[in-house]
Amino acid sequence: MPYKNFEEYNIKVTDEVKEKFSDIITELGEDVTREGIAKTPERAAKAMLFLTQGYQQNAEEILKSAMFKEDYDDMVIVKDIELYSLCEHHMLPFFGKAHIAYIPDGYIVGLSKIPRIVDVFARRMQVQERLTHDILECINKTLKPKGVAVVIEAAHMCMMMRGVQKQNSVTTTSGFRGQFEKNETRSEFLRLITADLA
Ligand SMILES: Nc1nc2c(ncn2[C@@H]2O[C@H](COP(=O)(O)OP(=O)(O)OP(=O)(O)O)[C@@H](O)[C@H]2O)c(=O)[nH]1
Ligand SMILES: [Zn+2]
Repeated sequence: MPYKNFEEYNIKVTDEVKEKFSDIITELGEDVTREGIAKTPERAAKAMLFLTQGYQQNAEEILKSAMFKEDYDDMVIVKDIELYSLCEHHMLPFFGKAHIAYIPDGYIVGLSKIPRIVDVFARRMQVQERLTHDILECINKTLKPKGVAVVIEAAHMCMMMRGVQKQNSVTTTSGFRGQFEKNETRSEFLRLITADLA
């Protein structure tokens, strides 16, 4: 539930989550009064609030805050955007890279806003598929470009540290709207994100 006042949210929720972490750590068999651990419930609460701060942020507003009229109608690509999210099934991290492109239709967006909205949607409990679509739909709805494409490659700690214990598998998800639904445009995007241009 988004709070109107972020400071108020921060203090109240950190306090509540801290108490719950204290119980969890005790249940798991640790002595929560031990010197090295005494402040851990508070640290863990602050870390979890940081990792889920996307619930308090509005990606559409972030994009709208830096849209500029411009007659550029070729592809704009921001690739290799690192992301860290939490899988909604185990609350363990999944992390990797997002590659995002759009074809403007009268408006371009401030470049930094693209990684910013990746973070807004990544800093929540997610599945990689929904994260991909959240980013795609937000850009499509807000910027109304001629086309938008999102590819995410990620490794899931819940498949590495536990469960199936596969260390090298990478999951790729993608979404394409508008002109990227055409084979030629999609292929150019995929070629450019795999090309070593730097
Ligand atoms: N589709 C999808 N699945 C995910 C994602 N993150 C984690 N999962 C999967 O969610 C599934 C949850 O399955 P369950 O059988 O309910 O949970 P589990 O018993 O812990 O499963 P294992 O991980 O196979 O041990 C697992 O297959 C995870 O690999 C994601 O981003 N997308
Ligand atoms: Zn998981």
